This record gives sequence, structure tokens and C-alpha cells, in this order.
Amino acid sequence: MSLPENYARERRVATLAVQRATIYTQKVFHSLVKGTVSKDDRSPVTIGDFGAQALVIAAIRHNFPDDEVAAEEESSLLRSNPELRDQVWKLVSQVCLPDAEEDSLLGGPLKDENAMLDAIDAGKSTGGNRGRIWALDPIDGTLGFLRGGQYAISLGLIQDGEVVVGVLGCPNLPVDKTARVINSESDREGQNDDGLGAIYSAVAGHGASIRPLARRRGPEEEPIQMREPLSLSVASFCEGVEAAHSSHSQQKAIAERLGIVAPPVRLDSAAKYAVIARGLADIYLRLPRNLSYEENFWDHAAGYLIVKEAGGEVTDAMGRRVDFGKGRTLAANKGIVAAPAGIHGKVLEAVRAVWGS
Ligand SMILES: Nc1ncnc2c1ncn2[C@@H]1O[C@H](COP(=O)(O)O)[C@@H](O)[C@H]1OP(=O)(O)O
Ligand SMILES: [Mg+2]
Ligand SMILES: [Mg+2]
Ligand SMILES: [Mg+2]
Repeated sequence: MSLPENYARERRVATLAVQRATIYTQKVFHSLVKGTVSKDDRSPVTIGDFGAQALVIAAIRHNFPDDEVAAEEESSLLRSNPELRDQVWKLVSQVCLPDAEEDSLLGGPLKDENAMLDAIDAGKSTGGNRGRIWALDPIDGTLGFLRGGQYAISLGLIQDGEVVVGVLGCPNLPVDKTARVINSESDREGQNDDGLGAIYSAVAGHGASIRPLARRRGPEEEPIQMREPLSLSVASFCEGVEAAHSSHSQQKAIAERLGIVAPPVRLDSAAKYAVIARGLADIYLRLPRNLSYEENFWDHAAGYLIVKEAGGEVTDAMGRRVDFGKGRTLAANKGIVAAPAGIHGKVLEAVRAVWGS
């Protein structure tokens, strides 16, 4: 095999596309807070998801017209609901990157409502282990998003079944690695919002890095590395807020077995991968409660690569390699165990003891 490609253009376009989409989701969130968008009919969710999907896919199609995209949403609800469509379009049409040159790299503003709907529907790839496929979750962690807590825009490029580029936009994660991770609007009280918002990215074989969301120009990228806890007694683990998505009680039993004493860091979305890659916590456990649930591949592609490139190991809960070439879901896997490479084996042993049988 030749030296790994550095995918510099893919990483740049993906990072800027995710940045543009986060500007959009923040607009949606603020319109929601100000009450101009009704909260009861769940439309903020769809307004956020649809618009972010359109903005990212349009940027990918402009730059890589031959690539496939597999994304979570599709446009039929917007096509049949002109009022919702107009709300989305009104915000989508206002969004651009602060830097004009970067904005034009993404193809500039979307032309009209039809271009927006077409972009949304260009995300129908069925996945697989051949060719180049972008996996996109335009908003992962909807509940976190609505709460003013953690959510992520998750974009990964999968080539022949392997994740080669990953970008996670985390508008509510701190850039500073000593800052606290908030998980709701009320957590923000007394905290300065200026330091919030980060984009994480990684290229296979080339490391992972972080940059502030709001940077105006220039690289300002900083490589990141996971902590390598000297002892598990000082480690902390991360899990979802929703007990329906993973088993808090089993995750607690695993942590106890490992001698972890710190309480879990609970947050929504793929931002959990970013949190451990940054060293804000150490281990991400996602033990399925419902064994028939298949994880969507767009929920994991970007975070998986970012953790691997920051010095981590990621497998499923049975210790198997995560297979991104099985279609739109991780059909060959159950759950996720992500940890610094040096302790991943120990974590898996504890998982097996509590859950594996
Ligand atoms: N039963 C389930 N088990 C595991 N994950 C789930 C389940 N239902 C939905 N999800 C997904 O979990 C992710 C967020 O979970 P968490 O924040 O707990 O990590 C979302 O992508 C969500 O999918 P979806 O995006 O379709 O809502
Ligand atoms: Mg998701
Ligand atoms: Mg989603
Ligand atoms: Mg969803």
C-alpha cells in the first residue's frame, strides 16, 4: 500500500461545510429561544436537521460531484409542508461563512428552495464497502440541541469501507480542555459563551485536531491527544443522557469493576467522542439495552476516526472491529467501547465480565 493520502482538500471542505451548518443550527436555536419558532410542534428539530443537511450536502456536491452521500433526513415532509419549507429556506438563505473566499469554496449560497430540497435528497446512498461515501448526521443529539446542551454535526468520508476523514462540529463544547462540559441552557449560567464551539477533525494516519468554531481566518488548528490515565482510579467515563440508548446500570457496574470513582460525564450525541479525544474524559461506553438496535453509521464515523487518531481504540461492545462498510447502519456491530489504546483491553475485559456473557 502507498503512503496514506492526506485528504487535505476533503478535510478542508468538510470542516468548512460543518462550520457553515453550525452557524445555521445556532440561528435556529436562537430563533427558538426567542420564541419566533414554535417549540410544541417539534418543528425546530426538523428546521435544524433539514437546513443543516442541505448546507453540508450542497458543499460536498459542489466539490466532489462523483462522491455518494448517506444522510439521515429526506425532504418529503418539507415538500408537503410549504410553511415549514419557507421557514427552513428563510434561515438557510441567510447563512454564509464569515470569510468570503471560504464561502465560495463551498459553492456560495444555495440558489433557491428547489436547490435546497435537491441537496437534502442527495443523501440517499445505501452505503457499502466500495467507493467514496460521505456519512452525515446533520444534527446528532436532538434532545441536547433543544436543551441548549450537547449536539454535533457529524460528517465522515468512508472509502472502500474505511473511515478516512472525520469532522465533528460541536457548537456547545469548550475549546479549552480545562473547561466544564455543559449539558443544558441552565448550565451556562455564569459561564462565558465566548469559549464555546469547536470543530474536531481527523484524517486516517494523519492525526486529529481541534479548532475554534468562530475563528475568522488562518489555521489555528491544534493537534489533540487523549489522556493516558496512569491509573483507572483517576479516569472518568462518558455516557449518553438517554438511558434508553445505553444501559446506565451496566455501565456503572463496568466502571466500578475498573476502579473508576468519578461520576459519569453525561452528554448527548457524538460529542462524547470529541470529549474523550480532547481528554475531557477518558472512556466512552455505549452498551446497548436493546440488542436489536442497529447504530446508524453517520452517528459514529467521524467520532470513531477522531478518537482513533487521538490515540484511542474503538470497538463494539464485543470487542469487534467497527465495520463501516455494511450499509447505512453498523449492522455487524453492537454498542461501542472507546478508550485510550493502552487501557482499551482492560475496559473490554470489564465489559465482558458485566455484559459479554
Ligand atoms: N434505541 C436506541 N439505542 C441507541 N441509540 C439510539 C436509539 N434510538 C436512537 N438512538 C440514537 O442515539 C443517538 C443519540 O444518542 P445519545 O445522545 O444517547 O448518544 C442519536 O443518533 C439517536 O438516533 P437519532 O439521530 O435517529 O435520534
Ligand atoms: Mg444521530
Ligand atoms: Mg440526527
Ligand atoms: Mg434523528
